Amino acid sequence: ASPVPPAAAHRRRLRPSASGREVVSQCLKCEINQDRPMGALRIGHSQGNLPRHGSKNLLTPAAAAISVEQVEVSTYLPKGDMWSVHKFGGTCMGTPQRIQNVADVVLGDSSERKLIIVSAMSKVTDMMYSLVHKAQSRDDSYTEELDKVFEKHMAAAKDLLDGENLARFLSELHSDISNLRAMLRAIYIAGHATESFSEFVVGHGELWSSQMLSYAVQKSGASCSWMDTREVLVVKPSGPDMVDPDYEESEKRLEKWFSRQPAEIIVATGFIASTAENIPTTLKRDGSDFSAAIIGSLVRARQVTIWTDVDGVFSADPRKVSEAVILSTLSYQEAWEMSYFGANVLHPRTIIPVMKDNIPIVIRNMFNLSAPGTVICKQPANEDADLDACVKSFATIDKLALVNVEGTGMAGVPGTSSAIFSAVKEVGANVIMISQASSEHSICFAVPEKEVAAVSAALHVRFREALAAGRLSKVEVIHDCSILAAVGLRMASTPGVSAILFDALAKANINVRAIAQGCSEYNITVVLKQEDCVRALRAAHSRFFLSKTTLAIGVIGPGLIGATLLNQLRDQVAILKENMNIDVRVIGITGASTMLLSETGVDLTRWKEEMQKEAKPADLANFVRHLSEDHVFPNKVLVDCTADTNVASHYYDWLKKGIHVITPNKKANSGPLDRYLKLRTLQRASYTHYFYEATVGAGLPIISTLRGLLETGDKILRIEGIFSGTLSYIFNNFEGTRSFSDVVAEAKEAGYTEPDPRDDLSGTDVARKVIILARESGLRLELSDIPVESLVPEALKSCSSPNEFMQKLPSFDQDWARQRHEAEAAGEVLRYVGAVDVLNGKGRVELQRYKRDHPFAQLSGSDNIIAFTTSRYKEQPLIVRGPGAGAEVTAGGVFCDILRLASYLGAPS
Ligand SMILES: NC(=O)c1ccc[n+]([C@@H]2O[C@H](COP(=O)([O-])OP(=O)(O)OC[C@H]3O[C@@H](n4cnc5c(N)ncnc54)[C@H](O)[C@@H]3O)[C@@H](O)[C@H]2O)c1
Ligand SMILES: N[C@@H](CCO)C(=O)O
Ligand code: NA
Repeated sequence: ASPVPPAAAHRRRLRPSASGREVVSQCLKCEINQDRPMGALRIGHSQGNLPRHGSKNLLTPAAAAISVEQVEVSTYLPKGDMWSVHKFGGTCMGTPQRIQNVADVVLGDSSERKLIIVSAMSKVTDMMYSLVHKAQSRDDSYTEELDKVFEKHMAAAKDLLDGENLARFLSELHSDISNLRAMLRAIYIAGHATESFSEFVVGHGELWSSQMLSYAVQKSGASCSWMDTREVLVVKPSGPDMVDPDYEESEKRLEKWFSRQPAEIIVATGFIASTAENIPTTLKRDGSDFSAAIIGSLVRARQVTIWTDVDGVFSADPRKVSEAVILSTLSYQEAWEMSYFGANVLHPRTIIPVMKDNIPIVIRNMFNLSAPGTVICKQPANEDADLDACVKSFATIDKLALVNVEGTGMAGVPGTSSAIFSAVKEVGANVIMISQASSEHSICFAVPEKEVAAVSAALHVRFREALAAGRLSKVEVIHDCSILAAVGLRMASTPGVSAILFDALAKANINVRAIAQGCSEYNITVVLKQEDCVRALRAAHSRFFLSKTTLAIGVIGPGLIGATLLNQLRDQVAILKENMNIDVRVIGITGASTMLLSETGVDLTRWKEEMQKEAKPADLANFVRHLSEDHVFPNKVLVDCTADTNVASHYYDWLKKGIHVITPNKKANSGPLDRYLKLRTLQRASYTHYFYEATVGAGLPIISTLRGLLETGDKILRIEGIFSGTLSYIFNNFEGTRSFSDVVAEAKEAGYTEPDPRDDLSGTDVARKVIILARESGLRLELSDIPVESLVPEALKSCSSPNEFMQKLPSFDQDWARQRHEAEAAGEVLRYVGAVDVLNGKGRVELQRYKRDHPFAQLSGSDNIIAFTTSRYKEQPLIVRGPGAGAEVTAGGVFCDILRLASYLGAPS
């Protein structure tokens, strides 16, 4: 058995429970609470004339009353997990409807006991301060302003409450207002308000808002009482505009208060408190958060929830970093560090009361109840040991200057830094960071820009002799600096974090002027030029926070396929991010004449409008630079949706720059052989990817099938098929009902043809596909090595535009009708086919006739059919068949390549 602790340390409180049927015993030291049926109470440890640990006592309410003589007598305030504390800020209490929403949230919390702290309705505290200000400066418009305050609350109450509660509230409001009127009148006459007068006045906003809320909660029938925290919270001034809570006295008063009104829900005023002498005062800045934290600690609450109008604490200022994310957890220290850097987190002193009892604070959005918010607690548990997760947030401070004091006379001379900083102190400057190298030849520190002139002057005076004698070589000021700070508790125990940070800064070409890291390692601070600051912030933030499969995409050629792709992306990006952690950002779109550039990603729901509104003259070199010089996104991709040979000629350079290339454009792979080989050699030697599935059979898996066969060691013997969606469509539909030229126009209309339909009819497009597959299979062929039977009449080859060609085509309809007839008479159909004879190293493209029962004769629409005959697929070829042209399927094939890239880069499958 454990030794029994000294008597004095253990006190027990006994009292009949609320129902009167049980007796409750609590050991004040061990905080053991017991609610037990009468007659079988096992009391916690105690000593002296009290029962010892574990001994049985027969207790009745009467016995409990008797034992009051034996133990410390106290009214009973339960403490611990049954309590949940909520604080609602001014915006949450802004309108009657919002106050009702607050009441609903309170009632929706299933905790056994709830303590609700509220701020004044939004703007009211400012109005109250202005009343005091006006009265003491003898501006008698304070009376009208007081009327406005009255009307605002009366209107809100009438909206929210009814019956007796409304009447009660209004009568209290009336009496408060008339008291205030008298007090303000006194201030007006005196032309002066003492601090306690003005504190008394300004605290009324909380009195009214909390009363309204408490009545609104009561409306539902819940047991709820209202607490004026001036009766409970006792504070003492601890500095200008600062107070310290007196926990012991406050706890006593809270217990006393509770014994009188032990409701399950208590709605209390935030912000206000009183001194030990019972003079009303306030908790000053961020007072209501502080109230909630103090009360949370007094009742040892399970949790304190601070309700506000943001989803939680961001990883960086979202106005500067659009990729900033809401942090799910933060340690107390991290929250501290971040609030120092002006992040909109809790005031550090708010954290102190709850920290000692490890009570978590949760920041939640009243206007987005589905957001889980940010939990601020001890060391957040169950975080993976991911290096990147060590840094919780980034913050910056602008408008700083760096002061550098340098000279050999500093090394090994005690007192130099003391002399420097006492000079700084004399001019009242605030030192924001300090850094000194261990050689001691220089010491540098950052101060606000507006204070640096005075600091520099003071240092020159202080070190005049040392400077003259050369012991100090200079006191130098570097203007226009900023601080970038990385905050994270686990940086301390994780090697490599600073390496990642500095690597990100180096890649963004940012020069670091000074560095500081405290031994606590909660924070790494770097000083840089202010002009680099946002870029540095974004580069560092993205390095730690962006998914590794974030793709920054530049789309070239928003024509039929490009536009369709952009629309498919628009509909799918959110889903990809949610389900696969793939973050796709289109950061540029360029057509032939204009281009649109974006830092963070074009809004794909309105890319066309943006393209019209924001676009600049197109310039491919600048477009590519925009992508390659971005330092935020880890992966860059150019998607070429043109049919342009010139665009295709740049792939080599882009891949060399580390930009991945994805395209449905056949020009690169079917262009000059030496260029093609050079491109593929580069690609194979690098980790930059080049995908072009849509160049053959559009979205059909032709290239990937062929690769799969080759890479697993199969031998390709022959590839043959119908490779042109356009020509497939034309011959599938040229059945004697419409003229040849009409069917061609239909194919163009349906989006199957190349921008110039002659590329299809001439067989060139099919020849390109044959070449692409031949080269993929290892043949070294040029386009000119492929004999092609052109369907473009000799006379139309010289037409200057696709339109002219389409206009003249009907004059050849007769010829086509005759050919079709002849085939039909023989029980055959016309089909335009391409073939790669791998064994003999040859390819061909020609118009052929097939029997009606041949698989090639069975196609419909724009179907392609491709048959691979290989050593493994010898008896029966492997056949891929389906629509091989058209906007949706082609763009889908390009999209597929984008996702293939993401999975190569490590996206989950
Ligand atoms: N249509 C299909 O079914 C299909 C199937 C597979 C592959 N493809 C290929 O897709 C590509 C696009 O075809 P499309 O039908 O969308 O053509 P399109 O003419 O509708 O679109 C091409 C776009 O690229 C733009 N462009 C041309 N040169 C440019 C340059 N240098 N810089 C920037 N923009 C430029 C044009 O202005 C146009 O907007 C072609 O290479 C084609 O072979 C199309
Ligand atoms: N014009 C091409 C588009 C697909 O590359 C065709 O008809 O097949
Ligand atoms: Na394909």
